[in-house]
Amino acid sequence: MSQKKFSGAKVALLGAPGVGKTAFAVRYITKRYIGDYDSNKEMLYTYKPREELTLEIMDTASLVSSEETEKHYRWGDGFVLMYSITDRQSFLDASAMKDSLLRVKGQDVPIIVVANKADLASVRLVSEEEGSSLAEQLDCPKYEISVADGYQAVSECMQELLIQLKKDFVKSNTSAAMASMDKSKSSKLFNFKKGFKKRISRSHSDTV
Ligand SMILES: Nc1nc2c(ncn2[C@@H]2O[C@H](COP(=O)(O)OP(=O)(O)OP(=O)(O)O)[C@@H](O)[C@H]2O)c(=O)[nH]1
Repeated sequence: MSQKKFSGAKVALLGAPGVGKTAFAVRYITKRYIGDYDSNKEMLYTYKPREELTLEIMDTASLVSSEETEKHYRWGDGFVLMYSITDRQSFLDASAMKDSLLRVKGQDVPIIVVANKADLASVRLVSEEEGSSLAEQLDCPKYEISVADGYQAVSECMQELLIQLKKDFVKSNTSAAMASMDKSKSSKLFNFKKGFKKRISRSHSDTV
């Protein structure tokens, strides 16, 4: 059975306004941190972390209808669910998104939870435990990071998501290949049975 290669995926960054989605995307792609961006604009980036892999990364606009949010869920293969540790509402929004995302994509969706702005821990409004409990409900890893502080943590988050995306790709590819093998086996069996029946009826008519 020949396996297709994992060569690309669509990643959507989800979260309330101001949690750092744009900063995260720009940090990952350029390694740089730029403090201020046009807020609440949807942006689609294409990025090749290595030669044979192309990622489409959607920095979703935060203030959109639930239909629009569902479109992002359907579009994405994998997700970064972000909140800011200094913004309680952003954590509540992430928890609500978790529920609707699971409804649309199912429990096995490739996802990581990212608690951003760890450099502002002195004004923290969301505890580490609350973040871990959200990740447990999604059965996924949680990272508490500061996009402002450096590239390394952002890169580790994305590496973990890529591992999940690859596993998911291999799993769905394998089941598709198995299904087509089953189909071809059963059609061969069907043809064999048909041929067999013909031969029997021919030899039967030869004897009468
Ligand atoms: N202190 C601190 N500020 C951050 C960090 N990450 C992002 N910010 C700041 O938070 C603000 C919002 O960041 P954005 O990246 O625009 O957030 P967003 O989620 O894209 O927001 P919307 O576009 O409104 O959806 C900006 O002023 C960033 O500079 C961080 O790790 N620490």
